[in-house]
Amino acid sequence: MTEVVPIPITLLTGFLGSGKTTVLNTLLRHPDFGRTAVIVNEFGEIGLDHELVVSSTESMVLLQSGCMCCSLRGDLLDTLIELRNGLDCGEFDFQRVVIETTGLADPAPVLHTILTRLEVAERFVIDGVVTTVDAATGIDGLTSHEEAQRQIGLADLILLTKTDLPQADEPAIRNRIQSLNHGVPVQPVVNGAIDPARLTGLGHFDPAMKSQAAQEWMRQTSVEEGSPHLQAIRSVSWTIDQPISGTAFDIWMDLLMVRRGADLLRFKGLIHLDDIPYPFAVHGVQHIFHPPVPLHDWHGAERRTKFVMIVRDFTDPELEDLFAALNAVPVTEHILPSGYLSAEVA
Ligand SMILES: Nc1nc2c(ncn2[C@@H]2O[C@H](COP(=O)(O)OP(=O)(O)OP(=O)(O)O)[C@@H](O)[C@H]2O)c(=O)[nH]1
Repeated sequence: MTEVVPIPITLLTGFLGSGKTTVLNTLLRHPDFGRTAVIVNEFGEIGLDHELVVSSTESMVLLQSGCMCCSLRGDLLDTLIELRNGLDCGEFDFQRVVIETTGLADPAPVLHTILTRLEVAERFVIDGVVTTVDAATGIDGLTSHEEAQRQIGLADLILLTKTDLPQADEPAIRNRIQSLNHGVPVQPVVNGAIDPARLTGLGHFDPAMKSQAAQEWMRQTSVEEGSPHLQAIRSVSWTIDQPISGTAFDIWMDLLMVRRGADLLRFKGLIHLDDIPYPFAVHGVQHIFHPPVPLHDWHGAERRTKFVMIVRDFTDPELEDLFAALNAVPVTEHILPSGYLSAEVA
């Protein structure tokens, strides 16, 4: 009888905007990381990650919406069973699985599902929890969000991202990481540049090797359905049917940052401008907005601008006003070379 080798699962987690998809895209482009099944979980009503994850032909990307660690835990189980069945009957061919959680996910219930559900545990094994930590947004986010602490506390490997940015305070963030998960290896990664070999063979995830606090999170998870997220945090998804003006978007973005930058936990958008045939991927993480990325290879006929924001303590009227303000700014020429999107356009 041939022995069935368990399929390694890498759980890729990390707080909002910390660089998970950037790392994943590097991995999927690498020949050593072929034949990978990727499960991407998105927080937000309109999915954008499938447009931003660049998969190789050998890999397959499956998407789940909602939050994996609470209501849709059953979906993760179903997806893994579907993968197992597909592999057994020859419909699918893959040799590893990567699960990218949302930035707000508590990894404990996800790990619990994989470790304890027999249908999954007999065919899959967790080959490590890899957590991206943003060195530039500072330690405030880590202090105020328990999910971020759990992501670090349960990690087998930390990828310290954005150390290239001037806001990065590497020593402070390293200290904080060690206080949450003593001895965890920390690997700096700039713009996802990492050797895939660093992420594989991390050894089976073993809760007993983690801190007392981490073991307690895993224990709590076995009796409850994960920790509920703060009610004050929610995601807002907007779609604008016609392409928008880069200048208008710049002005709107400036206003938003000045007024509520600290509570804009994440901004992720696919922005179509009125005189550019391809869209831009725009990422913001709290007070840091990354340079827009032109998607020159865009083939879609779709010209709708879509974005998702994860916000804290925004009221409904405030959100309505914001949306109205974006729509109200007249379409103008792209004449502001110093602006955010306009600079890219110029
Ligand atoms: N300067 C710099 N930017 C980075 C680095 N890593 C990621 N980014 C940028 O950070 C932004 C967010 O990166 P993503 O990979 O989408 O982050 P994420 O963790 O997948 O985001 P969510 O899934 O929405 O939580 C993007 O604009 C990336 O280009 C880095 O090391 N340096």
